[in-house]
Amino acid sequence: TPPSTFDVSDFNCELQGGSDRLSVHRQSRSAARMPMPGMLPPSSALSVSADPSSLASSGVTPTIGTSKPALLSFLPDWLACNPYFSAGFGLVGVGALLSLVRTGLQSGLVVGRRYVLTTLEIPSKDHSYQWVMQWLIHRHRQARHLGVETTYTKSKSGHVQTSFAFVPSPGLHYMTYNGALIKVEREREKSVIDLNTGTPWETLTLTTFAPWRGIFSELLSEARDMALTKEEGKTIIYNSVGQDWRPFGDPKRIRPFSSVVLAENVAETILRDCHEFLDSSQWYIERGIPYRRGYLLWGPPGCGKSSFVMALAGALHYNICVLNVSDPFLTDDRLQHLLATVPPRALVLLEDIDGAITPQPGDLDEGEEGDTKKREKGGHHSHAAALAHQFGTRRVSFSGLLNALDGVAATEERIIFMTTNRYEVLPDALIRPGRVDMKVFVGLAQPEQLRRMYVRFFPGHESFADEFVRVLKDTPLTMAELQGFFMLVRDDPQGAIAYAQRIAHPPPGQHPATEPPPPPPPTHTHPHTHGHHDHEHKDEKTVKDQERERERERV
Ligand SMILES: Nc1ncnc2c1ncn2[C@@H]1O[C@H](COP(=O)(O)OP(=O)(O)OP(=O)(O)O)[C@@H](O)[C@H]1O
Repeated sequence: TPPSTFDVSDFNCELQGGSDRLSVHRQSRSAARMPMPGMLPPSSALSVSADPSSLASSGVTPTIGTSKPALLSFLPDWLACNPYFSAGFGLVGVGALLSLVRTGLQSGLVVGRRYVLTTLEIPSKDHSYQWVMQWLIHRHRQARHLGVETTYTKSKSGHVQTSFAFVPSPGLHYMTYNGALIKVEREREKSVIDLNTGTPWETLTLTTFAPWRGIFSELLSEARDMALTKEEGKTIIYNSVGQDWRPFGDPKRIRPFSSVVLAENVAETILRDCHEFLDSSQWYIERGIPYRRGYLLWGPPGCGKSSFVMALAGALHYNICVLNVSDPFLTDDRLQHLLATVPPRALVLLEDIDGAITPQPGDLDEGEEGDTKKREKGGHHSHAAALAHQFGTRRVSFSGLLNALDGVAATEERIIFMTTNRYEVLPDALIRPGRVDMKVFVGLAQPEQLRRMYVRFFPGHESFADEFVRVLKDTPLTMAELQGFFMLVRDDPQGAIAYAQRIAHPPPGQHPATEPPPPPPPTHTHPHTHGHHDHEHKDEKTVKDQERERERERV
């Protein structure tokens, strides 16, 4: 007689053969009993047809958890057949499987990205960063998230000019270029800033599909060409900011070479020498000579030293890196670093080179005997020295300057122009060949320069030039003064001669430079004969005269 209840653990059920047979084995008896509908033979082992309908008709319902899944076959039966345990095991299995799938997908994505996508990373330190940013401003006009970059310039006269450029803001942007889809990601470091400029580090990351990877070269070339076209016909002036060279303002229009009037043949000789130097790199390399050229321009202030270097750079299609050696914040290390990292195709202009010869606090204590006498003459740089002292900086030392000029870290292929108003204080070590290969005196206006300046300002009035030269040839004038003079009389070639007379022979007690200008040259109007029309013309002249008056006052 079958019991009305039996213990589930008494039976071990398993599917056999082609899954159409279920065998049930009796294992043991235990205390826990549960009601069991239907009949089961009390034998220790029996076979039941697995046909569900026959099972149903026989009253046996196969219960999940009562069989030992093949997966759990390594476990003891009592554990494997425990429904709670096997259910938990199932959940863990499903979880593990899902996490496996996820990891698989992730690694698949990484591998996929590697093979399917191409990424270009441009850090803000790289030269092309600014090019690409400018290019983005120009090309990616449909960007929705924008940042603004404002250019603000204030001229000496107080005139303010501003312009706004909208740049893609930090974040994600999508754009198309030549049919390729590009993801642009502009990332800004929150915790790292560039100590030189105080701006955060940034990275531009461009991503596109691998088959379009060639698009990056096209994009970079286009960005570069765009930037260079903007600079074409211009001279970029670099200033030092921290350890870096930074363009100072917008590129400047090239100064015509002929606009700087030096003594006869001086300018042409220097230009020829530069060309020769630039054409003979191989010659230098073959002989193991450092490929550098140094020039020293010396003379009184306002005679055209800096202007000449500017014009020369234009003639050579070079840019200029300007450094003032007297800068109280320029240290030996900075100078050395800056000279070692001069941008390509740039002349270096070291202004007031005598600034490095000026004694500094402690210099004389260090027992540098050599050029002490010459260095003591450097009194007029005491202001810079005081500033340096105040801020605890130590300005460029003489040995620091020599090291930077030709120490081991000095770069190859370099043209350096040095200027000074005080040639006599320069130590011989500084101006020896190798550091200075050509010394040029740029002095006060010579008769020849007076003539050329006159003709430049009054083309077509060459006949007056001789007279002008005769009047002024014995008057010491700097070219800057001469330029100021011509600006005052620019419309009046003859008036210029009359004015020159007054400069050459000033009334007693009056210095030419402080002399008030002569009355404006007579206007060629005849009010009585020209009527109303001329009245307007006269008004025009009056305005012009007023302008000229103002300009004279300014000068
Ligand atoms: N030889 C020149 N020909 C034409 N213009 C000149 C000449 N010399 C000076 N000038 C004019 O005078 C001004 C000052 O010139 P610049 O700064 O080049 O002189 P500098 O000799 O370098 O003076 P400093 O020694 O003070 O630096 C400029 O505006 C420049 O145009």
